[in-house]
This record gives sequence, C-alpha cells and structure tokens, in this order.
Amino acid sequence: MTVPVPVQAPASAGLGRVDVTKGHGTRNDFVLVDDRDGALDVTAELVRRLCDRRGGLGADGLIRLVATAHVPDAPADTRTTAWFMDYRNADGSVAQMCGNGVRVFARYLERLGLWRPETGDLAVGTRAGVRAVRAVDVPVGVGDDAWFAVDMGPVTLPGGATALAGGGDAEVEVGGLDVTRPGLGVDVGNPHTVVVLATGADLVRADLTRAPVVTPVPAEGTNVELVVPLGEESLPDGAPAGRVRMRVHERGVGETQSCGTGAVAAAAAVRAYGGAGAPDVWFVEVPGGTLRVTLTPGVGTPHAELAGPAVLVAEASVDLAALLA
Ligand SMILES: N[C@@H](CCC[C@H](N)C(=O)O)C(=O)O
Repeated sequence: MTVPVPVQAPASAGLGRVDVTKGHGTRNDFVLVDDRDGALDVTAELVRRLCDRRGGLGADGLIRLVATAHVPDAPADTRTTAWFMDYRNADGSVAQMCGNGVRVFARYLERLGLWRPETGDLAVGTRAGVRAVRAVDVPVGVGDDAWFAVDMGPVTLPGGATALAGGGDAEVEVGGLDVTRPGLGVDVGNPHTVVVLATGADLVRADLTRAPVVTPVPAEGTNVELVVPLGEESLPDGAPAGRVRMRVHERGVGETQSCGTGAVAAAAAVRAYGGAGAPDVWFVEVPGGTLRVTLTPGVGTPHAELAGPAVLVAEASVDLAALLA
C-alpha cells in the first residue's frame, strides 16, 4: 500500500522571491536589490535576514537601487538625480552614506545598462547629498579590479580647530588596548571618530569584536577608525602621498574589512594633525585592500575624492518566505 504524500504549499507562498546581486568594494560587502519603482517594503527585519551570514546571503549592508522620484525623504539637492542609493547597515539601521557602497552601486547600474562610464559622471542621490562617480585608472600594485572615483563632498571636523589643538574631542576606550585614546570627530556625511595609534602592534592588538566606547557618546552613534601612519612616498608625477593602515568598527555592523567614508575620515584627520606640508593624497590600507583619498589642498574644510575597486560577484533569487521564516 502506498501512503499519499501530503501536498505542501511552496515555502515562498504569499511572499514571493526577490532577485539580488552580491558585490563588494575592498571586501566591504553588500547585497544589492533593484527596486527602481520603490515597490519593495524594506523593513529592518528583511535587511537583517538578507545580511545574516548564516541564514541569509551575508553582507555588511543592503543597497537598494530606487528612482529618486520614489524616495519621499530624499534631500532636496538630490531631486535632480535619476537614481538614489538607499543604504542600510546589516543591523537594519539607515545610514546617510557609504563610500565603498556608492562605487559598487555604480558598477551595478553599469551591469543593469543604466549607466555607461564613457558617457560621463554618474550623479547618485544619497541621504548625504549628491555623489558623482567616474571611472579612473587603477594605481600600480593594488590588483586588477577596475576602479571608480567618487566625489565625496566636504569633510568637516565638528569640533573645529579647538578639537584639533587639544588632540581630539573624544575619549575612546578600545578593547585590547590598555589606555584610553583621544579620538577626533570627522563628518563625511556620516559620523566618524578617528583614533591615531602610535604603533602597528596596537592596531593588531585592538579588539574590535566589541564596539569602542566613545565619550561623550555621539548622539547618532559613530563609526570608529583606528589608524597608524606608515610614512610618505612619491606619486608618479613626483607629488607626495601619505600611507596609513586602518581598521574600522562600523556603526550598525561591527568590524568590517573596509570602510570608504572611514578612509576619507582617516585621511582628513591624519592630514589635519600633520598640519601644513602634510600630503593631500593618502593611500589607506585596510584588511580588504587599498583605497586612495585625495583632499583639496590648503586649510579649511577639504573636499575629498575616494577611489577604489568595485566588484560584483554573484546574482541570486531569494525565497522571501524561507528567509523570513
Ligand atoms: N561601509 C561604508 C559605511 C556604511 C555606513 C556606516 N556603517 C554608518 O552607519 O555610517 C563605507 O564604505 O563608507
């Protein structure tokens, strides 16, 4: 006698599927979703599940491609852009900007046939304002992946000259390091606190499995960069460039392999500490690769360009019912 097998509804019943792409910039990794018409309900729970490295695809953040016209709270200056990068951290929180993510977003638009680098800069709407992306040559010695450069806008030190003169405007307690270190607040559209360490040994010793404790506690939280200056070198045109090594604890994520806005914050802080004569170009070595930051010369609020690779590695179809079960 055969026993009839009960017919089960498919796991995806009711919720359906969503197509996603996986990409990274210096191993800061993202799930990208094409939601041009703004139809997807991007809840914090959906973001957390997609970014979960065991139950989902795994990523440091979610990037939603959406027409700017479908983003009701898009900043006024982004209204002229066609496309908006809606960025969410792995914990489901919304972030203003992602420097690695905006390059990967540009690569995604290129893949979808929505932008061709040879036609000119891509203007991307973000919660920090408009960011222009263009293709650039790959510097020698950083691998074969093609690079994009992003105009990251102004970089400010909210504590101003007083904070700089005092060595910082925050006290930062980092796991694994015996004494509290001074931190300098830097705004790259999103908040950062940069801690310059004296030795590479401290950078290795730092325990970033726990968030560094920043005092006073920043109102919106902060990304924390630990940085060690490695020295200066010459660019092919003879201009000086600085080099630093960095680790980062990202707000809403934890330690990541790279952070583009963090690299900009680190370069701006190290140049500001260095004073007149410090280089304008900085190579920032992160666990996931190398980024280049170019700051406008002179004192005052610099404008930054961030350059680095952007790679798409996979496409997948996600069963939403199984993901959210
Ligand atoms: N990894 C990003 C920054 C992502 C947002 C950040 N965690 C925040 O909450 O501000 C980058 O490359 O800049």
